[in-house]
Amino acid sequence: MLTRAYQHSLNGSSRPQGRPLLEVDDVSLRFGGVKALTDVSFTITQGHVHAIIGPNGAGKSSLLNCISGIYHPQEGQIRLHTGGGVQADPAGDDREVPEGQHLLTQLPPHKVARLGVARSFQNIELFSHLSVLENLMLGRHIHMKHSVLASMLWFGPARNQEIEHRHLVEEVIDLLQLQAFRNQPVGSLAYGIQKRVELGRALCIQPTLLLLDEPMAGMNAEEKEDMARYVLDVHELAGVSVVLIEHDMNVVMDISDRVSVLDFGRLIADGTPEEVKADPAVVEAYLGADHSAAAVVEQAARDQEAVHD
Ligand SMILES: Nc1ncnc2c1ncn2[C@@H]1O[C@H](COP(=O)(O)OP(=O)(O)OP(=O)(O)O)[C@@H](O)[C@H]1O
Repeated sequence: MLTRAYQHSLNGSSRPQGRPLLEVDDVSLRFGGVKALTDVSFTITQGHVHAIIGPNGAGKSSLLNCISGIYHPQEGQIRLHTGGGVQADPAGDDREVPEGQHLLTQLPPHKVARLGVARSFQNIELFSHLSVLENLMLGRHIHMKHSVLASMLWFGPARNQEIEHRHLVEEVIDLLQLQAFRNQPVGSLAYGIQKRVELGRALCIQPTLLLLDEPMAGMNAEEKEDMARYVLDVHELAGVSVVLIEHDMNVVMDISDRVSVLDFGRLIADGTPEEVKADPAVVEAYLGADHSAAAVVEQAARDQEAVHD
């Protein structure tokens, strides 16, 4: 659903909308005696914002770590589907990409990243002394044949490569409205802007799938609203599929196409926001069986506001 023309497609997946993109199949992960995930199965669809929610310690980050290759589950499979559609090319050389399937559960993190599974973390992981532009250019390293250092020094053949990558980075700056901060050191920027730069760096990979681990954690209400809008822009304008871990129920219910709920490492619900809100198992996991689903969402919203007051 592209409503703005970009020269480069920031969406690295050529899968047609609505097709399965990532399948989590009977995944179990243990740390010694701790069962972080037990028999978790669900599917992420191309073109969706898919939220993963659950109380503290439910296994959300562990699941994201399994998808990005940081943890390897003892049982089950995670499969990334690629191709089956047309990949746009800025030079007009669009091409059909054949269907493919990759077993992520056997790959190390750098190989998962090479397949375009991009990840932002709970804590900001940027180079604070480098500018916004430099941090975003570092997000391109996965696609660079020449070293980032050679590109930054404007050295020989690295120059043409740098210009091409610069164009794409400028599109990310435009999409996330980072123009005013382009040359500022990241460490000097407000927290909400730094989180936006982190989102931008993940987008510079041209992700097939974008994994966002609590992108609004620690933000005030206004920053959260901004961030939710940018996540929606990444989804609606750039067409990128997003997996989102978020504690703020209002945000989750507002921007997600689908929600999976974990509790004690088990998947207890999976459906549209409306279906999940009405699911008694979700109500019980959050507050106990005596509460209505609407009360759960309202209580969660009040908890969030209290944290920021
Ligand atoms: N590296 C690890 N070693 C041992 N136990 C771990 C490790 N990572 C996670 N766990 C355990 O696995 C369970 C799930 O943790 P996880 O961080 O995935 O939950 P979460 O839903 O992301 O929680 P939160 O919302 O608090 O971030 C917890 O009991 C946690 O202590």
